[in-house]
Amino acid sequence: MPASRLQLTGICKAFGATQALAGVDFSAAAGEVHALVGENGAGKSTLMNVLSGVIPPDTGAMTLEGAPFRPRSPLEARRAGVVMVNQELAIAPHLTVLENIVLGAEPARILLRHAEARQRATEALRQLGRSDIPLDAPAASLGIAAQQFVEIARALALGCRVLVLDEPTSSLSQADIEHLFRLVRRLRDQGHAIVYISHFLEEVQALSDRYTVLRDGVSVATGRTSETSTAELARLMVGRQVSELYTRSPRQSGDVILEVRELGGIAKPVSASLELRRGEVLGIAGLIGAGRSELLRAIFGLDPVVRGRVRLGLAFGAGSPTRRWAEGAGLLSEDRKTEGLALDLSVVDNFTLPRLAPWLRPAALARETSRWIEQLGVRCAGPRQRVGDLSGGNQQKVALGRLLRNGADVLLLDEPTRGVDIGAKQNIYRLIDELANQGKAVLMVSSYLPELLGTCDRIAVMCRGVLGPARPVSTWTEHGIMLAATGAAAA
Ligand SMILES: Nc1ncnc2c1ncn2[C@@H]1O[C@H](COP(=O)(O)OP(=O)(O)OP(=O)(O)O)[C@@H](O)[C@H]1O
Repeated sequence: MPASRLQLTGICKAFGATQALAGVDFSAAAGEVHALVGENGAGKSTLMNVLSGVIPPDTGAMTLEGAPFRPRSPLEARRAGVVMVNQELAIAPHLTVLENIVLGAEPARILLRHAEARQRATEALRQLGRSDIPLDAPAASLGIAAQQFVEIARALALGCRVLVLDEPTSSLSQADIEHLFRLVRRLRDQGHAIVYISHFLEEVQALSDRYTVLRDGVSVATGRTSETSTAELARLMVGRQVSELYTRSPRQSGDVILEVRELGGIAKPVSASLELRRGEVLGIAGLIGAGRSELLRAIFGLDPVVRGRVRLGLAFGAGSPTRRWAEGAGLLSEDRKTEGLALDLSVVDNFTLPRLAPWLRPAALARETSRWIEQLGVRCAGPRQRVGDLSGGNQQKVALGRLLRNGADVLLLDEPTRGVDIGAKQNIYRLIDELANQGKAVLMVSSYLPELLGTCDRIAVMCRGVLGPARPVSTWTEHGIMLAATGAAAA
């Protein structure tokens, strides 16, 4: 084992009464990809925030290449060579690629005037194997994957020695994921220490050399990935054996409750037709940008419908979200931060506000919310905790719980398990199955094919805004879905 480039020992951090980190030991060596895994709320983001200077630890020690490392700000951490690339990218959209790459280099404004800036940026992109990204293009004109590369290029231009990637694949297409993996391996081979956070244990297996598992703010296990199975990793994270992940009971579907005919939006969808029956889970697969979210949004009345028609229950015609709620439909948005949740309000308020029953006392609402918290495994201090203070995955569980609590008959779920840990995924799949068995209908968009194949009764694939026919799940394979999604095969 090479000597540690980065060493964290006994790190503790509390937020009020919440002990987010209760003694974490972690190390990353030069030339390795070290995966950090754990359930939602286990403390991964908090640990990385400590490492990257966003928050100070309460106790514990950090060293970088043997020297004490105590960054007081992200800038200080970056200058020392520790750079974090988050899910929400920190790209300045109005600046050019070049400006973004040298941003933060000291002194940036002077550097920008020099040919040296171009040289540094060109070299960083070359190191990534992405010399095709034009230096003078505005960052906003690039796709998500290219923006992510620009952010990594910035890290390299800054002389990064430890690169932290937090759930980097959550918004990437399969092709971009493969490209990113190649890049991460390349950086590893160049001697960088890479910390890789992911809920996708398959990714952890494919990419990492070592792993550390956090549970309840404590590092409970570390080891070589090649010597540890995915099932064992899941057991270490959750603290129990995670048996069958997916649930799909045999069931009979009932009447058509949602009918969509040749639906078209402003840009997407181009054309989508489907029938969704009671007691059925219908999955929509497709590449990122294919128009899947836009389809759900158009059905729910969040985006304008330009062509075609929607029938929900007995009601025809375009609807506003308020009307759709009244008709018994609910949408779990892909973007829970801007559309899903009121981050400043408590868990109980988020659960109960959309359909407040004035006759219920606050104590009764809190009790009901506590039951949901338990059922979905939301890790929080209690119903009164502010939702904005929950970890990302736990926020997702609250958004889903709110939809379920409000008794929707037709559930439109956009990436329902994004950012959710494996134990909670299992609970969500069981809930979806129960809902279908109760006669509810679920239309589910997901980029995670095993989940679609494991939970849906039928799957339809969207390609460039056009939805293909829904076919029984038994007739699909991952490969077949990918072919249909890329337009390489007629669905
Ligand atoms: N600013 C904050 N105020 C209060 N509590 C917080 C704050 N930030 C994090 N926490 C709490 O600390 C704990 C650890 O959260 P953290 O975000 O580190 O988890 P995580 O492992 O990154 O989870 P996820 O997989 O969902 O992203 C959680 O219980 C969370 O509610």
